Amino acid sequence: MSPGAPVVRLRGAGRTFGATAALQDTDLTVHAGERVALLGASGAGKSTLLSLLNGSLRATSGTVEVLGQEMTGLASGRLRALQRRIGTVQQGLDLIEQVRVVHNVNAGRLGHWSTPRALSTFLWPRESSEAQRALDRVGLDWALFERTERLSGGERQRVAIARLLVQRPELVLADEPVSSLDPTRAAEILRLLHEPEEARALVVSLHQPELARRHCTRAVGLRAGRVVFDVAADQIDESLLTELYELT
Ligand SMILES: Nc1ncnc2c1ncn2[C@@H]1O[C@H](COP(=O)(O)OP(=O)(O)OP(=O)(O)O)[C@@H](O)[C@H]1O
Repeated sequence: MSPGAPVVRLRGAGRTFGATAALQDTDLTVHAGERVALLGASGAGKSTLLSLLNGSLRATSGTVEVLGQEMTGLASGRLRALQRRIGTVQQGLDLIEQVRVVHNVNAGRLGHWSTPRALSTFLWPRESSEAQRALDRVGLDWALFERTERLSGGERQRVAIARLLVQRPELVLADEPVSSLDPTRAAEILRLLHEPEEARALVVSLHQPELARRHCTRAVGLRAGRVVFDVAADQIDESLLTELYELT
């Protein structure tokens, strides 16, 4: 996508779970090259918004357009094709614990490979050079053939980022991707999530406003399922944060 093109366009989007309105009447446009931080207290609707954007949840009202396609009502084959262009780092990471790291990293390419190639790679990981390069970039150059379950929480988080790097997505969605990392590693990972040469857009939920200020271009504050501010990241100030996080 060329820089400046809309990657995400939500119009009046909402999602309910029974009587709970997790997200309400949300308008949001994100352009290629933007790095948008989602801020808000626990339960504010950040994960719900990210799930609408990657198609793992459907909106119950309004429209959700991603990479030029309206997601609501998209047939499952077309949705899967669109999801190959979207890289997601979930809070739970979605790694297979019992296999070696190389398999988890290569999972980022599975949507692009034929079934025989994917299966043969799983049985014998010949396709390891790209996985190795991705691991080098996240500081896990030693981990290619380690068993995933032996890694620490922070190391597993970096494996999930390496999987994203081999996928080469046009839109990156990350749900608290640096929650178990030390500050230096967190800064490195946030930099990796927005490789500038690929003009990709990033939407990332963060619990540390300081990281949003430093690594994002824009900050969207959510409170009780509604957008309460949408500002340039360097405009985040104490009064906005107090409004966002104060207990009701
Ligand atoms: N599958 C679900 N079923 C029922 N309620 C849900 C479901 N998913 C989210 N909710 C509710 O929707 C609201 C928003 O949740 P969401 O997970 O989007 O918040 P969040 O801002 O990501 O929180 P956190 O920072 O704790 O991850 C909460 O009240 C939550 O309980």
